[in-house]
Amino acid sequence: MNIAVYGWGQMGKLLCDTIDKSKNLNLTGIIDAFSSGKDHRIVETLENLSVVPDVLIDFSHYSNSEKILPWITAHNIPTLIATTGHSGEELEKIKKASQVVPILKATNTSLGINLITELLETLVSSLEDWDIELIEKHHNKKIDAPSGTAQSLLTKINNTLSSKRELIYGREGIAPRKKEEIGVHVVRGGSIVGEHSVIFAGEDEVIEIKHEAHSKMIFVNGALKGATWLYNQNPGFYTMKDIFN
Ligand SMILES: NC(=O)C1=CN([C@@H]2O[C@H](COP(=O)(O)OP(=O)(O)OC[C@H]3O[C@@H](n4cnc5c(N)ncnc54)[C@H](OP(=O)(O)O)[C@@H]3O)[C@@H](O)[C@H]2O)C=CC1
Ligand SMILES: O=C(O)C1=N[C@H](C(=O)O)C[C@H](O)C1
Repeated sequence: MNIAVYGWGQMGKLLCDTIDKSKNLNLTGIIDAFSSGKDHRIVETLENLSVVPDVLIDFSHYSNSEKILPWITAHNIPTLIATTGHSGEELEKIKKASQVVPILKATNTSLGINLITELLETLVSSLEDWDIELIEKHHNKKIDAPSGTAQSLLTKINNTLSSKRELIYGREGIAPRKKEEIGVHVVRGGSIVGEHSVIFAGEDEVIEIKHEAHSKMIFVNGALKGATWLYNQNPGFYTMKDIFN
């Protein structure tokens, strides 16, 4: 399978190295406007690719979706969008494009996070009246907050609750906690790969569901699994749930 990778940052480089080491996958192009000359396969724009790939994987910057969507729909290229930070409006555009081309939109490609997401449905249904708080921690180079994963977990929680709760980002000052809220807390520092905790606090008991990423390889492995799966799909909007289930 021929793959092109958009973005040659921390994730993009690791993904490219992994594809290069694979027997079945072939890296035919890298798109990064800021890294020309650093690898002979890097081109500045999608239009400059010498080989049209079977699949595109995007680990660049959310703003590039604007350039990616017209190109993948014109060339019918199944695409994994793994970037985070999209606005609601940008997500709608991605969904619209998925009517004509298969798109896998994944805020987190690791197996563990995707298992937790499913587990949350059971926990939230059984603990409707407990307080819920979310904490996420990432490295100091991450630009978006809360993380895409945190937002996906919060959406899952709110969609499972019988009535949606308000998201309160951090707390300061004097105000009692309301029942109808979910506290969301963001930590940025050092080289933390990624941690997500959902805390359910009841009367005299607490359940904490925590996922720790210890290496970015978990995202690379999940992304390649997802991209391989996506290659054979019909147009549609897919998530990692479709791959891991
Ligand atoms: N779905 C998942 O499982 C995961 C998703 N991610 C997401 O993937 C994305 C990339 O992560 P990561 O590799 O750590 O980030 P990096 O900042 O290391 O890499 C981003 C890459 O995109 C390039 N880029 C292209 N256009 C832009 C632009 N307009 N502004 C800034 N950079 C641009 C950067 O260029 P330059 O090097 O010149 O800055 C860089 O090569 C993020 O959105 C992150 O949240 C990350 C890990 C897992
Ligand atoms: O930027 C990162 O590093 C990560 N981003 C994704 C997110 O925003 O959830 C996934 C992972 O947590 C690492």
